[in-house]
Amino acid sequence: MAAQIIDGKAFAATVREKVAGHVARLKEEHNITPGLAVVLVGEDPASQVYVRSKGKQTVEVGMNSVEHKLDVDTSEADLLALVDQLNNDPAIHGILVQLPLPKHLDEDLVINSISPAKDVDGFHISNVGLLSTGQKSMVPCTPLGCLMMLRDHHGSLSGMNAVVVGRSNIVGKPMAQLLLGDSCTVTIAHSRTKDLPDVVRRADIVVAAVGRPEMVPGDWIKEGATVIDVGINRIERDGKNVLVGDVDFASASERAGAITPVPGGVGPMTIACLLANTVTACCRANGLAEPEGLTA
Ligand SMILES: Nc1nc2c(c(=O)[nH]1)N[C@@H](CN(C=O)c1ccc(C(=O)N[C@@H](CCC(=O)O)C(=O)O)cc1)CN2
Repeated sequence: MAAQIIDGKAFAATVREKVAGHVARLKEEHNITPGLAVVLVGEDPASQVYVRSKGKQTVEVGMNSVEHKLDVDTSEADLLALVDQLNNDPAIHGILVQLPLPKHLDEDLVINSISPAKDVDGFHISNVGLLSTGQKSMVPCTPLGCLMMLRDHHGSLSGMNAVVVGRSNIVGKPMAQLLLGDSCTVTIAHSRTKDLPDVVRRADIVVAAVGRPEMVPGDWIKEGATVIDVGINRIERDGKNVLVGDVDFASASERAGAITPVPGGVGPMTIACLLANTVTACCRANGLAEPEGLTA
């Protein structure tokens, strides 16, 4: 039977609606407007699109958006000085530096210069440590979006076998921590994993985040499994540029119970969760109760 499609675009709209409700209440009851600062270095075309979307959606939910667009040859010292200025700006509750950065900039150094309380990407080493020890943290947006969709689809994830294919710091590792936090039995697989097809075939939940177009074919998927495809790969097919995931959607959707499409699956949830994290950061900064249903 064909898999149920998990519609990330529609789900993201419901998350944005909840965020807008919380933002309105913060304004009415506390006279506070959450502020998000996004920093873009260089002119990578995909990053420019994502940053534009982030700014637009931030304003649409009623928050303040500040964009800093810096030259591709901006020095590390100048970037760190901007982050420091934003760290000390009380009107800014969330700071995000769009990745990837140009090669001459040290990504780890820059990310770790963001105040952990304003690190709405959840990439700062303090937030990584807090998440991995099950403490309250800022949670990376893409894995948070995947978790929200999985919880919505299954209710409880307790006891399920989850395989995360990919071990990146921004998706694979935090995704595994979140699934563990929801009492899944978690395997992190990668390009060197032995018998990868068999490992994936044991999974009730497959999260594919390897960055290789259509690497996971349908015959790796257990009948009825839930497949979350994090990949966003631009390829040429039949003379056209198309966007595909890390999973071969056509064959996988014949075996999966449910599957996210690309585009329209995980991608839109990434920005929706960024907005959610900004409201969460703002509430925490002001000692207010955290918005329900928007955190892990
Ligand atoms: N600082 C960060 N940098 C990057 C992150 C991040 O979370 N923080 N993630 C990605 C890029 N990204 C957001 O920044 C992002 C990627 C994709 C989408 C999205 O909605 N994709 C659409 C397709 C859009 C298209 O046509 O290109 C979809 O999947 O439907 C949103 C955000 C790397 N950098």
